[in-house]
Amino acid sequence: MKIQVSNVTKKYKDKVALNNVSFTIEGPKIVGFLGHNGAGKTTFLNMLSGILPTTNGELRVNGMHVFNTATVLRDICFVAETGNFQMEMTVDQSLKANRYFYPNWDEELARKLLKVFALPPKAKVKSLSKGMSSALGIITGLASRAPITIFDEPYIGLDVAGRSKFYDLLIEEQEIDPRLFILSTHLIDEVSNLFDEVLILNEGELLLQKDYLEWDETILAIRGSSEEVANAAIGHEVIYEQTFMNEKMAVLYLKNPVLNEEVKAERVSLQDLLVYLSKQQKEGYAL
Ligand SMILES: Nc1ncnc2c1ncn2[C@@H]1O[C@H](COP(=O)(O)OP(=O)(O)OP(=O)(O)O)[C@@H](O)[C@H]1O
Repeated sequence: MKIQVSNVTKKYKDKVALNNVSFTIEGPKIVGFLGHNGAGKTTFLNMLSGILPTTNGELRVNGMHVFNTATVLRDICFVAETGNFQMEMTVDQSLKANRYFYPNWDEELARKLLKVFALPPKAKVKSLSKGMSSALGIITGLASRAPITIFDEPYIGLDVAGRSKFYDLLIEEQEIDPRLFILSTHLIDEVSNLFDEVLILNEGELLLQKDYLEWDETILAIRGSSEEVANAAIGHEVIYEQTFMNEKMAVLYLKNPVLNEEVKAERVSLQDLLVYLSKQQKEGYAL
């Protein structure tokens, strides 16, 4: 599956939620779609799942426009943060209805997952707790077997054990039936080792798209005097930099494994990088 986003802008009246964003994602893989509150994640995911049109630009899946294209939309399952279920249905009815939407719907898997998450099949969707509702979303997404499966904050209300089940199931599913999973979440450090690729949005703009598998080897924070840091950074991409008292810190994307100067170097978590990048954008730097 290939998602091509070309110069996409989305406005809600005067509010620009996404500003001229372009990128390509090709799966199967697990993609972390990250950013602070209001970054534009849900807006983009709504456009990707055909719920909202773009204001400008093009959004294509396997070369076809997404909005109003039924053949494309059958390949995309979007599990929304708010839970896009029919509230009057029972859990059982809600799951069964999916077989009409998703050609690869796996009823057997849905039944198995109902037991894993201990969801009562006869309960009305509107009576579910937040955690149970999240579990229903997770079951729907996994059993859809849709080639593009999107989870927007899938585990609000789920406890640690429930979230851990979800991560295990995601890995298991990716082995059995590889697809393009897109995961938008604020619980970054907990889930980051599942990602193959990471995209970071901030205030409607794409700040970073990187292969996460090589993160530990390629993203590094270095510290030292301005001169030492500037020397060490030669030949690499400087993602972020700040000076505090006499010490300079720079986050580098290494273009090769060699630093030009002996400096203190440490690993940068995805969570920390997200904070650095959005701070930098506010201060008006460009990557
Ligand atoms: N229906 C709407 N009408 C007007 N503005 C909106 C609407 N939906 C979203 N916005 C605005 O667009 C921007 C992006 O919102 P969006 O919900 O896409 O962000 P998000 O990254 O998903 O945030 P969060 O992590 O808080 O869910 C925000 O400034 C938000 O206030």
